Amino acid sequence: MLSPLPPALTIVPPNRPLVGRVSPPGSKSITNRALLLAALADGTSRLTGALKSKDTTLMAAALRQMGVTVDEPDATSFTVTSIGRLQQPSGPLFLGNAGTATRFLTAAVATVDGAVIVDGDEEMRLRPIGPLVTALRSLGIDAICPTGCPPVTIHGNGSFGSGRVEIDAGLSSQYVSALLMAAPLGHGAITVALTGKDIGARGYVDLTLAAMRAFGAEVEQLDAGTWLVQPTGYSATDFRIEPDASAATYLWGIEALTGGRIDLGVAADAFTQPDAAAQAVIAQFPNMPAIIDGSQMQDAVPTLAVLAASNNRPVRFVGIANLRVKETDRIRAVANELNRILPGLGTEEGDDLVVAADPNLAARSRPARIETYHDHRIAMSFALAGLKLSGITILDPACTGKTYPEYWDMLAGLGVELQPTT
Ligand SMILES: O=C(O)C1=C[C@@H](OP(=O)(O)O)[C@@H](O)[C@H](O)C1
Ligand SMILES: C=C(OP(=O)(O)O)C(=O)O
Repeated sequence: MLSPLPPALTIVPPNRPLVGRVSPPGSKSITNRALLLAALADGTSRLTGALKSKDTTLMAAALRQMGVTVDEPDATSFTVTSIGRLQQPSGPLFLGNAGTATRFLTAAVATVDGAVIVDGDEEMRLRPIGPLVTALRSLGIDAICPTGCPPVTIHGNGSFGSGRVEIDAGLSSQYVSALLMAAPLGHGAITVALTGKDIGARGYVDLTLAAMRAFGAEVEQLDAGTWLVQPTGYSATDFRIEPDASAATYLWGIEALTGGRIDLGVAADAFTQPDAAAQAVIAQFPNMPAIIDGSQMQDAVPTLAVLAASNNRPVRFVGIANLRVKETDRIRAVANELNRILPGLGTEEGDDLVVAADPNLAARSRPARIETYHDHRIAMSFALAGLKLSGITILDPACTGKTYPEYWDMLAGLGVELQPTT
């Protein structure tokens, strides 16, 4: 166990196929949905297979601040007991850089009777939430965010309103999920309708619908961009959370890069999360396609981009504009860090990322200290580069704790030597 993690870790290329059994942690997306829905349900819900990480810990802490009992009977379970409503917290909710927790709670706290401040860290204060706040205001909810980003102050009156709410989800599908999950607490039926045509990865809305239905909601998709939600509230239930598909992309990446074999205990087509689609692309390595549309598997793009650096042909990533408003500007971050490995390897072209592949990269790459920008996915994806290239050092390895606290233990467990450095 690498604890505490040093300021930096240098990865020693194993020069052999990595083989083993690794269960990815529980899904961040589904855990944070289930925690919220359990908190909005009257009674006790048992969540198993859950992720315990920074993002889910922040969500659980915020729910506790609002009177919900969240127990942790073991390393992968939460037991949530609620009266079916959130109560006014005594201070602001601090949600770090957890996009799901911040967006989902911004809508859900509109059902609190009283004022709630939703805030996050420095990076979260740069991630747009204006469209969601505008949508809440159109439902008659008093919500303000002077900068268009957190903090948001919401003065709820105990209900979520009724009628039709329109949302531009071009920057984040999480706005839609947030409105949908709060909608069963309305005093009448609520129609949620998309205004723009873009919505990031639609698969996340499907995850939301599935979780809502599991907790007893009645929600109907009227067309590609309209959903009708009945004011049923939620019922407590026992809920099993599947493993995290975005975390799985690193395991599939390890297999592809080292020619190894990792038993994840779950088949790629058994996942319901959008990033599972990356497996079919990774399986083509080193002959990945020249153009990869990342729009429906956004969190997998850093993984795919690091693999692309050793592909047989250059790869252009398209459909990824909203990677600029994730934990960091991931288009810029990936290009910058690829260029540390070999100048010219990553280029931003508008909102596309072009990776100039080099199948002989190992012979030409430079030792590089990879800046991770407090972004777990930059750290985890560039660690894959270190399996093939000499002298890759990942700065601030602890940032993987956002969604995958055991990431480095997992690599060490597969036999990868990690050298602590400063
Ligand atoms: O709904 C979700 O669980 C998520 C939606 C995606 O974000 P956007 O909708 O902001 O693109 C994804 O990047 C994030 O990691 C999780
Ligand atoms: C974008 C991500 O997270 P979030 O939006 O939930 O902060 C992610 O996990 O890659």
